[in-house]
Amino acid sequence: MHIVADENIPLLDAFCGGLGRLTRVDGRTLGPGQLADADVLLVRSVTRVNADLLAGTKVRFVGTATIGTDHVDTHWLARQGIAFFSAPGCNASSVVQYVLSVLSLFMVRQQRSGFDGLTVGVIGAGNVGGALVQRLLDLGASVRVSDPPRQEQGADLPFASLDDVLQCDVVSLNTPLIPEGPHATAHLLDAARLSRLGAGQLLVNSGRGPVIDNRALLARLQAPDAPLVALDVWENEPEPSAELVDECWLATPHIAGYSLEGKSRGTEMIAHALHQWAGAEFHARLASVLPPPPLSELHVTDHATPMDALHRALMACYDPRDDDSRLRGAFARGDAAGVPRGPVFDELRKRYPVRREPSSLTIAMPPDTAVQRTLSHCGFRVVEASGV
Ligand SMILES: NC(=O)c1ccc[n+]([C@@H]2O[C@H](COP(=O)([O-])OP(=O)(O)OC[C@H]3O[C@@H](n4cnc5c(N)ncnc54)[C@H](O)[C@@H]3O)[C@@H](O)[C@H]2O)c1
Ligand SMILES: O=C(O)[C@H](O)[C@H](O)COP(=O)(O)O
Repeated sequence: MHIVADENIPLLDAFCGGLGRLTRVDGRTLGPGQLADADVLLVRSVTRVNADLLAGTKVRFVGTATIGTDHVDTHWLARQGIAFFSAPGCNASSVVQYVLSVLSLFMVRQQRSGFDGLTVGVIGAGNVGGALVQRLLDLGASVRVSDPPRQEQGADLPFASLDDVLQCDVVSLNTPLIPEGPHATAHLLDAARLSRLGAGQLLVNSGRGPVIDNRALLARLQAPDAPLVALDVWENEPEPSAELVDECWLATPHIAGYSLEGKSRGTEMIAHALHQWAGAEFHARLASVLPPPPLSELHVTDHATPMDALHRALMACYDPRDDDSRLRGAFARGDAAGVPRGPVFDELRKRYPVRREPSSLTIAMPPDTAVQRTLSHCGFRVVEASGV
């Protein structure tokens, strides 16, 4: 079996080494010529998988090690009888970690001492948004959800109209990109909806860039009383609008799902599906393949409030300002050297530093149920240690 795979899929040798010949390619520039004798194609989100890429090849299995599938023409694959697998939920906890870290920075900026009275609107409550809603409810925030498909299915969530959700202190977008149909999300936040957001609010997009009309967002951010905006995903990736990057509070290069666990889980899920499809036994397990976390212990003193402790723990694990500075610094250096922004954006993603999820951080602290509860709600492991 000849497997052609994006070079940015981690741990593929560990998971698929025994299945056949493995050829690694640049997923962004992959063309049909590189698939001439491929049986299997494994991608991430930067490869458009459609008739233009696959017609005339003998590829029979396509896997994407990502949650999003908007880069894949699944209808065409189905019509050709080509098996297709994605990795639902693989990096959901990483995206939740990103949103909670952004939210925590916002709360510090607003000098809020806790979640009481904070309203958070979540648009799209699937694997990512659903987990985010649960965390926020556990933390004591007031949550409103817009997810018409799940509402129609009768899910038990605090549903509200999109207009009500847009009035929340914080609005988090976690929908797929759906170009058309009754629940289309392309430009869901258009100029009219963006005009309802104002000063004191925070808008976070870690779903897909085109869910917000980026030109309309830029115009909104250049007008008075603009909200704060944190964008991880952009229209026209890998070349987001330079002006929009400048206007954003936090700008990151589509890395919300880039924890080591999240990316590796994506590989494990498609490798598992590929083994099943090929009738081969699957032995590798993520826990045995991942290195032990470099970050092991944080000490919380008995003076810390739950909010202080949570902020420290979140920042120790993942601080989005680091990714924001890396993006702005790399763009500035690239602009000065005449390097186009697309390769700079892709390079930041390719060379992304190792980032671990909250479950990898053990927090040693004196007995304090309120602080412990808060940290545990966010996935941290808490151990009691006297005299910290
Ligand atoms: N930034 C990143 O690194 C990153 C990482 C992972 C996923 N994502 C993106 O986040 C998206 C969501 O991930 P997920 O795991 O929660 O997906 P999911 O499929 O589990 O959930 C998506 C939810 O969106 C809802 N939805 C669909 N149309 C809607 C609409 N018009 N309005 C409101 N809600 C709507 C669905 O009903 C569903 O509950 C992915 O499709 C992907 O595009 C981004
Ligand atoms: O959909 C997803 O899973 C994420 O957007 C994913 O993290 C994208 O990363 P990429 O495939 O572009 O490396």
